[in-house]
Amino acid sequence: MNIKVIIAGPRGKMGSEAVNMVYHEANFELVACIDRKNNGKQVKDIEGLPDIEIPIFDNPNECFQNVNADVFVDLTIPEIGFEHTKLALQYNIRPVIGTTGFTKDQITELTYLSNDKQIGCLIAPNFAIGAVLMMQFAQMAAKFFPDVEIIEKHHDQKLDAPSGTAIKTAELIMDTRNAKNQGHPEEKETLQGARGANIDGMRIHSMRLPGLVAHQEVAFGSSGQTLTIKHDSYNRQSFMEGIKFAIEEVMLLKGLIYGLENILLNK
Ligand SMILES: NC(=O)C1=CN([C@@H]2O[C@H](COP(=O)(O)OP(=O)(O)OC[C@H]3O[C@@H](n4cnc5c(N)ncnc54)[C@H](OP(=O)(O)O)[C@@H]3O)[C@@H](O)[C@H]2O)C=CC1
Ligand SMILES: O=C(O)C1=N[C@H](C(=O)O)C[C@H](O)C1
Repeated sequence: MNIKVIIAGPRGKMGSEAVNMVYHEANFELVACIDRKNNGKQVKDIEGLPDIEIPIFDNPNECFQNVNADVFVDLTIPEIGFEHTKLALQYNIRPVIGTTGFTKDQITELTYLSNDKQIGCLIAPNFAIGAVLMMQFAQMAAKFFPDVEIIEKHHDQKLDAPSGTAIKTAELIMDTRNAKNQGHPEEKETLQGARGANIDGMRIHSMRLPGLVAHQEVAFGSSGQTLTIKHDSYNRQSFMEGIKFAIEEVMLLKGLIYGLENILLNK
């Protein structure tokens, strides 16, 4: 049986890649898109998307009400993605969320909604399998190297900083090591922000440059040695295998999962 999928953000860098992936996957069926600019048009009317007669809605409520779907994929912005996710759950459509920038409170609210309804929901700050492994390796390393700095580098069109991946990496490390104020106890920033963002004593540095896609280094230091764990996404194809996996797996879930590692590593 085909998994019927709705995608929000089909003109975006990630959304357009996801539309093409879902269209070409034998077990998936693209049934609608949500796009604020092309209400009433079809997917084939958007440049770069497959030549298919699939409806586009600007109103998510109308879309979820009129289209029979199993899974909803969001690749937009956090403010909109959060509302979409809540609505999809209300319609018993399983969300797969790639959009980053949700707050802790928003994830808690969605967890409650999804668990209460026993509907699968998957929020993944990074769908690239290599990035998931990089985060796991960083978590392992933090047990032995509690001094750590995260350096994330992205294209200059990215809206959120730090990246969802950097925050998730820090959260995984926080599960392993005790809070630790790093650097000299009396260090002072003579230029505000020089030491990056502080999360539990860890530092996150965000770089934005044209030419980059999505890259992260997690650097550890201890006496006489450093260890660097690094992942690079050179294109958005790198995320598609993870989205495909997430669409299949969310069908089997009965609540919310935050992070692909929670299902990927048990396979
Ligand atoms: N989990 C993962 O593995 C990955 C996650 N991401 C995340 O996915 C999201 C999308 O990234 P990316 O594709 O690069 O971004 P883009 O800016 O290329 O695409 C965003 C899409 O969202 C739409 N959008 C923006 N604002 C609104 C709004 N107010 N209402 C409705 N639609 C809106 C845009 O439409 P419009 O042109 O009209 O503004 C566009 O189609 C980001 O949060 C990013 O961090 C990215 C890569 C990997
Ligand atoms: O906006 C992006 O491009 C990316 N966003 C995600 C994040 O915030 O971590 C995943 C990946 O880094 C690409």
